[in-house]
Amino acid sequence: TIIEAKQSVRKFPDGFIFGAATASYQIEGGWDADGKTENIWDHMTHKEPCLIADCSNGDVADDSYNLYKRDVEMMRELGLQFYRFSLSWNRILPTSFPDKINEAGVQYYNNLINEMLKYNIEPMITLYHWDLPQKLQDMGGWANPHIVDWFADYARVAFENFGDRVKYWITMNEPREVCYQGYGDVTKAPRLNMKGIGEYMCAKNLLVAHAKAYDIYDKEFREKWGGTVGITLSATWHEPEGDMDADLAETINQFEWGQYAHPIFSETGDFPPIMKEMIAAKSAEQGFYRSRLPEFTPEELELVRGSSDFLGINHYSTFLVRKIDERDSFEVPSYWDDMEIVGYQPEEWEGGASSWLKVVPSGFYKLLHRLRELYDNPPIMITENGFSTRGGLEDDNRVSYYRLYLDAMLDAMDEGCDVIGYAAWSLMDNFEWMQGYTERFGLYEVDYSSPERTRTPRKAAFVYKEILRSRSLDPNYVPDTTVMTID
Ligand SMILES: O=S(=O)(O)CCCN1CCN(CCO[C@@H]2O[C@H](CO)[C@@H](O)[C@H](O)[C@H]2O)CC1
Repeated sequence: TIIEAKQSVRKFPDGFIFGAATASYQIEGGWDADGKTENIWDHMTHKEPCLIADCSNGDVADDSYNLYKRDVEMMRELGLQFYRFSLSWNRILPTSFPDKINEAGVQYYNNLINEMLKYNIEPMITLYHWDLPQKLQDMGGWANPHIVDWFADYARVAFENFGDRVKYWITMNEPREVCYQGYGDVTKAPRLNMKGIGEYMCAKNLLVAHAKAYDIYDKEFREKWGGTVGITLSATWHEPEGDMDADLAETINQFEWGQYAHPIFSETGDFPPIMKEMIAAKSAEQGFYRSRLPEFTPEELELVRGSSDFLGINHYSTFLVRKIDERDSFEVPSYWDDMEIVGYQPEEWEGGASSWLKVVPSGFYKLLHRLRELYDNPPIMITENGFSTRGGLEDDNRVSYYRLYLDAMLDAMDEGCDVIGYAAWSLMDNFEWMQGYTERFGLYEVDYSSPERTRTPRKAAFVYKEILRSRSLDPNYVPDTTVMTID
C-alpha cells in the first residue's frame, strides 16, 4: 500500500527542535578502555556470542569512544539543534557505586559535550539505555529494590559532572523493553525470563528509581542550572481490526506504555487500573497469595506521580490486536496471558529490515492524540523515530518513512498535540541489540570492515538536513547527494 505524503510544503512551528539519537553500548566501543568495567551486554555477548544474529558485539561498534569528533562533525553537517546520547554507567563508576569515579570516563563525556557546545549543539543525556553494570545484575539488578539507591547515586554523579552544561536529561530509555524483554522474556539482556513476575518487579523498582533521580535533580540542581528531566517510553500504537472492540487495543496500550506513563503522568498515579485488575484476578486464579503486580507504598506513589517535566516517546510502528486463542501457547503466568491479547502485523504491510517495523504513519497520529487525551496534553519530545534497512546509500524507503511520519506528526500538532521536538533514530548505523549489525537505522552508513569505521551520509541524511535547514517538509525535494557540506 503506497501511502502518499501530502503534496504541499509544510512548515514546522518556531521553537520546535530537531536532533538525532544514539546510545552508549550501541556506538561507543571501548568496552574495557581506561577503566570501564563490564555491563550486562558485554557479559552476555562475550558469554554467548551467537545469541546475536551475526555473532557480533559492541566491543568496538562505531568506535565513538575514539571518533566522537567525527560524530560532532556529522551533527554539524546535518544542522542538528540537539544530540541525544546515553552515558555508560560503569564507564563513569567502575564499581557501579560512587566510591570511585573513573576520570577517563568522565573526560570522554566532557570532551563530547564540550565539542558539541563549541558548535551550539545541545546535549540531551539519557542516564540509562540498557547497559546495566554486570555486578548490579549479579545482585538482582532491577528486581532488587536497592537499585533505587544505586541508580539515584549514579544519577547524582552525572548531574554533578555534566549538569552545568547539559539542560535536557532523560532518566530511562524504554522501561518496557528493559523489564518485559530483559526480565520477562529472553529477547534482551539479562534474559532472566521470569515470566509474569520479573517484569513487574522490574517495572516498579525502575519507576521508583526514575522518580528518585528526578527528585534529586529537582531538589539539588534545578535551582542553579534550570534544566529539565523526563523519561523516554517505547510506545507502539495498537488498534482493533474491523469490528473488534476498541477496549482490547486500549488494554494492550495500557500494558505496553500505560504501565509506565500512568504512574507518572496521570492524575491519580499508580499502575493503570486495568493492569491491576487483570493481574490480580489472574494471580488469584493461579493460587498466588497476592497479586504478581507489586504495589507502590503511599510515599512511592507520591514520589512517582508527576516525576517528569516532559514525556519522551520512541515510536516506530503499529500493531493490530486480537484475543488469544487456541493458536497461541503463552506460558502461565506471563505478560501476554495476563492481558489475553496478542499484537500482530498483516504480512502485506510495507516494512523495514526489522520484523516489527511496518510503515503505518496513521498509528503515530493516533498515538499522539491518545497521549494528549490520557495525560492532559503533556509536552512530548519524540526521542526516537526511524527506519531500518539492510544497508546501502540510496535509501528511498527511509526517506519516505521520515516524510510520512513527520507529516503525521504535523497533523497531530496542528490539532493541539504539544510535541516540542524530534530526534531521528539514528545518527548512524549501530549495534542493533540481538540483531547485531544486520539491521541499519543510520542516517549515516557505518563501514564495519574499516578500522576507521567510516561514516557516509545516506540520501536520508541529505533530506533530513534540508528539513532542518528549511524548517519545512517538502515531499518533492530531491537532494544533491554528491557532497555533504557544513553550512
Ligand atoms: O510487542 S512485542 O514485544 O512483540 C514487539 C513490539 C515492538 N517493539 C516495540 C519496542 N521497540 C523498541 C525499539 O528500541 C529502540 O529502538 C531502536 C531500534 O530498535 C533501538 O536501537 C534503540 O536502542 C531502542 O531505544 C522494538 C519493537
